[in-house]
Amino acid sequence: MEEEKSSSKFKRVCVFCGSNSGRRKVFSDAALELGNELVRRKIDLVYGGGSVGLMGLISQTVYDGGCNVLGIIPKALMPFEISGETVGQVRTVLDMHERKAEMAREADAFIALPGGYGTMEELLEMITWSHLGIHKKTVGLLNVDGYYNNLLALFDNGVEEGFIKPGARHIIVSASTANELLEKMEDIWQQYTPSHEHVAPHESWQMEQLGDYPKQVIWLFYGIQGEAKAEGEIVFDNFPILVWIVFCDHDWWTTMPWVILWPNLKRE
Ligand SMILES: CC(C)=CCNc1ncnc2c1ncn2[C@@H]1O[C@H](COP(=O)(O)O)[C@@H](O)[C@H]1O
Repeated sequence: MEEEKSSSKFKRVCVFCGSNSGRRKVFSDAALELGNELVRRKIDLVYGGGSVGLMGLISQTVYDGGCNVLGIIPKALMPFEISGETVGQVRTVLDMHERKAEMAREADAFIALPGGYGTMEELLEMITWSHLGIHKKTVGLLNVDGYYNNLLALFDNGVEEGFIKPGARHIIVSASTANELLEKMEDIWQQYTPSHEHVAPHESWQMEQLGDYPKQVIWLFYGIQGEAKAEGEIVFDNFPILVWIVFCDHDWWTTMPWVILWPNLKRE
């Protein structure tokens, strides 16, 4: 059976939000509203896993609405008492850094709902990565009842004081309702092109993540993996291992620790 296509430009959005629900009902309402808006637009969800706080509300709403939910959770937060039960697919990762990298890889765009340090850190990192050209994905802020007014004012002050380039201030798209935010994000989708005069471009960051594999092989790997992903078919998860074996066959025993390690490093 053919999968129902998303009616949005985004297939999968990563939502960062509080592991608490906040004191006021307006925050839980906003999480439900965003969840319903994603369902209405047939957008799948990537989030931090678990069922605590706003994270639980949005994941349950998207899941109940029939869209896919992918929770990416570090091993240390896996115990039920910490994060509760996760709906949909769960991917375990080694640590918080790997979780963020996975979330960034899996999603076409990011949205932050109200939250605490964790949410703010995730939001700021995605803004920074956009600024540096590590990704080119839209970053949205759901400014529920002015929760983020002070943070936005701080960014404006950063521009005024010469620490943030005026162009970079536009990385972040904000609105007070889910519908308005998604409309805005779709309108400006990929319109913001970070200026790269002084930083390594997107492609260089991808290279760096893959270490010292010869360039042609990395491009081949990305080509194959990209296509496989786009078509929703097999992802060639073990390709780096094959590459490694091919290039080390004169010294094959050095591959053995990797062959043993790789299944443990796999995230699904
Ligand atoms: C030990 C503890 C407080 C556990 C609460 N349980 C949690 N389970 C899963 N992810 C979480 C948890 N706490 C924080 N996070 C991460 O930090 C973000 C929310 O943090 P915060 O509540 O805004 O700051 C989430 O997007 C998630 O990535």
